[in-house]
Amino acid sequence: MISYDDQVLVSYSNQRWEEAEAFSSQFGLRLVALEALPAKSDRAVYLLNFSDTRVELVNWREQAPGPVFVDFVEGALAYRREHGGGRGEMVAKSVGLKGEVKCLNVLDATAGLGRDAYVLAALGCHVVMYERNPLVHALLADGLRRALECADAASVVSRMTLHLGEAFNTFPDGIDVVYLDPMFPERRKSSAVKKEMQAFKDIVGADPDADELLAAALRQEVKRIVVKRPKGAPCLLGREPSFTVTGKSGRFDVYALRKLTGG
Ligand SMILES: C[S@@+](CC[C@H](N)C(=O)[O-])C[C@H]1O[C@@H](n2cnc3c(N)ncnc32)[C@H](O)[C@@H]1O
Repeated sequence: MISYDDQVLVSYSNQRWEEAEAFSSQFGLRLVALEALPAKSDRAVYLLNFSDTRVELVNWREQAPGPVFVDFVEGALAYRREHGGGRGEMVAKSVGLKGEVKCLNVLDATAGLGRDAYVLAALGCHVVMYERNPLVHALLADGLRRALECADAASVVSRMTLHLGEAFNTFPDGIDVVYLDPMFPERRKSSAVKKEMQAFKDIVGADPDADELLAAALRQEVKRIVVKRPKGAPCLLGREPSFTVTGKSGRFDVYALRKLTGG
């Protein structure tokens, strides 16, 4: 993992100085104008760049891969919204979207870049998301903000609410399903997710407290808990799920605790 003291810089275009300045002072990060970046001999590795159009995470050491940013309007997620597998998607099956169960209240306690949450919201779920890493939170918050400017994506993100912080400090009322997708050290890379995965490994690390997250979820009065795991990874807490939905690269461990009745 990188050091936040000297390996992450916050940069900005002139128009976004105020936001970048507020972010850097809130989290104690170095702030630099894009035109005034330090020499490459500096220890900086990543830039969280507030450009005119988006917030992006740039690996400043390596020219490729390109920046990481959240895009709900074009690209893979927009395609998935329009042509995806709908309720046949593994994540949808795992949370229990089938038959009369159409609209669930989901707590995504490990929001990341919001891909899974977006798929669920596109299928009608209301998703409350928690993300504790401030850089990841900034990327996702910016993606949600931009999505509000596109009618198709706006109708989906209006069902998504994002909070910065630990998921279980305040547990929201009325949650049907808790969804967990913690980082896993051995997680395999596919070329499509490679740059995000590398950046996540560097800036987030391995979520070593994932067992505690499942333990906290099990103490809540929820109907179902779903844990996304890579192929071959042990179950969290060593606890066998009620059933598993398995795909090519990973699986969803489903703890079915009470009957689902979402409208
Ligand atoms: C593998 S990523 C999740 C990817 C996400 N499912 C997606 O579709 O983009 C895991 C994320 O969960 C966050 N996280 C892990 N434990 C958390 C906790 N207890 N509270 C809030 N966020 C947490 C990490 O900071 C990381 O960004």
